[in-house]
Amino acid sequence: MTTPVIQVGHASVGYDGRPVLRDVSLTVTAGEVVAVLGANGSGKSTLIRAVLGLVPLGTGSVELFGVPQRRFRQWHRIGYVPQRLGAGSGVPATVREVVASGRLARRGVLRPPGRADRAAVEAALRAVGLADRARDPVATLSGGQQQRTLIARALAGEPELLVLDEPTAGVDAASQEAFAGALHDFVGTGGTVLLVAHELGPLRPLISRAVVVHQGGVCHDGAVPEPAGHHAEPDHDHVHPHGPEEPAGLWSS
Ligand SMILES: Nc1ncnc2c1ncn2[C@@H]1O[C@H](COP(=O)(O)OP(=O)(O)OP(=O)(O)O)[C@@H](O)[C@H]1O
Repeated sequence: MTTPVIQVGHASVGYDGRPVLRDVSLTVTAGEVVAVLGANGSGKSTLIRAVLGLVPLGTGSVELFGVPQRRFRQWHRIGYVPQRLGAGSGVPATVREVVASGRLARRGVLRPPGRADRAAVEAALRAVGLADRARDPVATLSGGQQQRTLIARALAGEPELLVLDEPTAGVDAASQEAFAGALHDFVGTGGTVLLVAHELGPLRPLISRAVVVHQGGVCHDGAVPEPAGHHAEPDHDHVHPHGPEEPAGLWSS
């Protein structure tokens, strides 16, 4: 069996002594696109922050590419787009500069960018449909385009694993489609994705597995549940392929 890209074992995480995640286990293997779903405040962001070591584990373990997280050093293998980071707010940088900063972990700060760095930046800009905006200050872009800039920044590092926290939240339809296309290409080259989402929208066909977090635990790990509202549709036939635990409606805000 190949080594999992992410392996979380019986993890518990809390803030200021208040438990948020309890006994969470999760395995993500190479090439999977796993969506973490759940209601507001259920602990989705906390789960991916724990995977990345941004919040400490209370108990349990996390391994990345088969290496215990505390000994993991190859962070260039992972691209991370945090939730609602305003890429442009007050930052005079151009789109290309922000995307190019995604190469730093790979090339090191002291070495000037080479041909491979420039090619990776241009490829990432094209992947998210922003090649024609490369010279523009990020602050002049729409929220969706700013979010795409951050995704391009993560792609520019040529990661093997992309971790995205609500990449399409509040993002216009064109940007959602552009992002879905970029993700499709990334997965086509063997990439692995862990993303938090409320609404899957155009991402839905790309998702290979859904993990639903409810009250700090994983209550579903398998097929993507139908969106809330589906049950109300007149042609809904009440066949539940995911079994009685189907968490309908839990992941809709
Ligand atoms: N840095 C923090 N310090 C203290 N409490 C926090 C912190 N971050 C999150 N929390 C709390 O932990 C709980 C889970 O938050 P988390 O952001 O993981 O949920 P989420 O499922 O991602 O929610 P949302 O969909 O609203 O982003 C919430 O009650 C939140 O208020």
